[in-house]
Amino acid sequence: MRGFQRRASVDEALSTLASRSIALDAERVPVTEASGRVLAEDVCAAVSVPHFRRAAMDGWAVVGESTFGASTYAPASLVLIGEARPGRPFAGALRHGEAVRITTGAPVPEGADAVLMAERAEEITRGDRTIVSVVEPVSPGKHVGAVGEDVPAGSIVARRGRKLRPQDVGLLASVGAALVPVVARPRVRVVITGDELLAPGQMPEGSCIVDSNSVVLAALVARDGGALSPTVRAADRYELVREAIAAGDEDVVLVSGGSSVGPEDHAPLALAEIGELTVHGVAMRPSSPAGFGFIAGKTRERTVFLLPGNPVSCLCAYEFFAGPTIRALGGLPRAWPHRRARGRLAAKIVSELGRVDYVRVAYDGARVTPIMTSGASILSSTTRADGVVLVSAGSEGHAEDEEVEVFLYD
Ligand SMILES: Nc1nc2c(c(=O)[nH]1)N[C@H]1C(S)=C(S)[C@@H](COP(=O)(O)OP(=O)(O)OC[C@H]3O[C@@H](n4cnc5c(N)ncnc54)[C@H](O)[C@@H]3O)O[C@H]1N2
Ligand code: MOO
Repeated sequence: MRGFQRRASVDEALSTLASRSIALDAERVPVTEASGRVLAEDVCAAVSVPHFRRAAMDGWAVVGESTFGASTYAPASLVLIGEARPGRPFAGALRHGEAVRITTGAPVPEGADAVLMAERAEEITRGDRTIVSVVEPVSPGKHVGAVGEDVPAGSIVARRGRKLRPQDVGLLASVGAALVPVVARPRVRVVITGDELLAPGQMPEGSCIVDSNSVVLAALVARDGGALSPTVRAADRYELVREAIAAGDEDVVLVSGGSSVGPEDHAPLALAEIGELTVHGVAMRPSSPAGFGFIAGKTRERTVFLLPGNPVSCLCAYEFFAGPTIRALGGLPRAWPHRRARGRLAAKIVSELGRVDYVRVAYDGARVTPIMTSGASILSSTTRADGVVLVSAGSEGHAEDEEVEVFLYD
C-alpha cells in the first residue's frame, strides 16, 4: 500500500484539464436530429422567412385605399376576382376596387396591400358577380406579413456554441437547412470496478451491494451531452482493470472505484502503466482520492478519470472534473450547469484552508441548511439535499447567517 504523497489543488487539477481538453471536430447531422446538439458554426439564412408576403388573417386581399370610408351604413363594394390559399397563390394581379378571398398563410397577390378580416365584410352574389361588401376600412399594410418578417435572408439564425433548443431546429428547418454543423458528441466509457457489486436492477444480497454509480454517471453524461458506450464491469484484478481502461477508443473513460491506495485499488497503477497518471489525490472533501490522466487514442488523446467508489465521492468527482471536460469536448461551457440561488446559512460550515468542500444542503428559497452527514457513502444525503455549497480552498468555512451561493440539483 502506498499513501497519498501530495494532493493537487482543485484549481491546479482544473487548469491541467482545461489546457488538455479542446472541443471535438464538427460533424453534419440532419436537422431532424440536431436538437440538443451544440452548433459548430454560425448558420446564416440562405432565404428569407417568409419568402413571400403572406396573409396573417382569413378574409380578403385588397387595396386598402379602396375600403376607405366604408361603414355599415355605406359599405364599399369590391369585386371578387379569385382566391388564394397557402401553397395555391392567386395567379394574377389585383387592382383598386377588387378583392381576392384569402386564408392565413397564403401569398398576398401582387397589387394588394392589405388583408381585410372575414369579420369586416360579407360576400354578396349580384348577377354573375360576387361582391365583397366592406363595412370597415382597412389600412394599407394591415395583416400582411412582410418578406423576411421572421428571418431576413443573410441574417444569422443560430450562433456557434449554442445548444440547439427545439425551436432552434425548427427555425433551421424553416430556412431550408438540411444538414447542421454540430460539435461531435464526446464518447464516454464507464468502467465499474468492485467485486462486491451487482448490476443495477438486482436485489442486494449477502455481502454484495448494487452498483449505483453507473446509473448516476449515465444520467450525468447524458446531461452533459456525452454519448455513452455500454458500461464495462471489471473484477478487482489488475490486468482486468487495465484492459477495461485501455480498450475501446472513447474520448473519456470514467473509472468508478478502486481509485485509492488499497491493495485492490488498481486503477491508478494501471493508468500510469498504459498512459499518464497526471493527478492522483486532490485537496477536496469528499473525493480526495480522485484523479485523472491521459492515454493515447487512435486519433487523439483520451482522458481517464478516477472516480472514488463511494457514491457521493463519485458524483462529486464527476461534477468537479469529468463534467466540465465532457462539456468542453462537446463545445459547451465548462461551468457547472446547475441553476444557482443565494440564501443565508442556518448553521455554520467548517472547512480547512487549502481544501475545497462539497457540502450538501437543504434550501427552502431563503435558508441554507447543511446536511450533517459527512460520510461519502451516504448517497441519500444527496437525495435529501436540494443542492450543494462549495467552500473554496481559500476559506475556512462560512459562519451561521452568512449569505452563500447554492448550486441546485435538478
Ligand atoms: N490510505 C487511504 N485510504 C483511503 C483514502 C485515503 O486518502 N488514504 N481515502 C478514502 C476515501 S475518502 C475514499 S472515497 C475511498 C475511495 O476508494 P476507492 O475509489 O478505491 O473505492 P472502493 O474502495 O472501490 O469503494 C468505496 C466504497 O464505495 C462502494 N462502491 C464502490 N463502487 C460502487 C458503485 N459502483 N456503486 C455503489 N457503491 C460503490 C464500495 O462498496 C465501498 O463501500 O478510499 C478511502 N481510502
Ligand atoms: O472522499 Mo471519500 O470521498 O470521503 O469518501
